[in-house]
Amino acid sequence: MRANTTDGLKAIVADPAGAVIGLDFDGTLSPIVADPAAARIAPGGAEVLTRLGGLIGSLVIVTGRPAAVAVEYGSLAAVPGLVVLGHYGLERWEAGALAAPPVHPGLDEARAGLLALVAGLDGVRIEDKERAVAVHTRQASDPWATLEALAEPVAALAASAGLTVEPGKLVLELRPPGIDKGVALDAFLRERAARSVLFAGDDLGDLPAFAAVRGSGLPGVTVFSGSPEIEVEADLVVDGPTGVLELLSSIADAIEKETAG
Ligand SMILES: O=P(O)(O)OC[C@H]1O[C@H](O[C@H]2O[C@H](CO)[C@@H](O)[C@H](O)[C@H]2O)[C@H](O)[C@@H](O)[C@@H]1O
Repeated sequence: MRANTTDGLKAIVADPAGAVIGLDFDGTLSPIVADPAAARIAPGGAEVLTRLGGLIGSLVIVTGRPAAVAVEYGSLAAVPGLVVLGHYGLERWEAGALAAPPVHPGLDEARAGLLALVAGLDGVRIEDKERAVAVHTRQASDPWATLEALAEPVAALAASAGLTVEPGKLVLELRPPGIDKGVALDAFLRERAARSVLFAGDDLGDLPAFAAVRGSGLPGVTVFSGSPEIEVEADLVVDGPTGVLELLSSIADAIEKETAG
């Protein structure tokens, strides 16, 4: 284990009240599945987060999903103290209340343009998230070639609509600019006056959050929820959502042991 991993985990366990644990949703808490609407938290996930939420200062999910969707698919409504930052930080869900800015004016153009682009493309799916719109190629006969073929026209559409392209696992998303998971996590660390941080993610959209952990100056750990689809540099690599939940359980065990001892 790298030195900063050990230091970060030790700091979380020694001072759980000052800890922020940040988690991505898809691919980190929820296994990747073909249909985005069928994604659900891995078995036992809500229980692990409920336990951890009662032990640490701040538990936050930072996701590309709408916050309410992550709460629903994760069965997370009762997790103590949980904050969910949806749409890469545009939205904030906390204690059942959602705060969100108005919908970006470019979304209508993006939605119509994407529908026209993918008309007739077999297996290509549009996910309309109200504040963003995504095109998925996972169910196409050649998912990677289809993704590559869409990259340029999707970038042109985003530029015309005043949106940014967020690439991910067999997905291109058009969303409002000016925020990412790094900006969102950095602001959250400041808000909570964090004294340590861990962030776990699995995709390109999580890289700014990993950079925020490294740039925070805090004892911190980046965790890659590993999968064969992409490689991401992180302090710790675990085996997908099951590995993430095992890690979180082991942190909860260590905190309880420390508190009891
Ligand atoms: O920030 P996240 O919580 O990781 O969300 C990123 C995107 O995840 C979803 O797409 C991914 O998961 C799907 C379900 O497993 C999978 O079918 C797809 O191929 C993946 O890219 C979600 O559908 C997007 O809206 C999120 O932005």
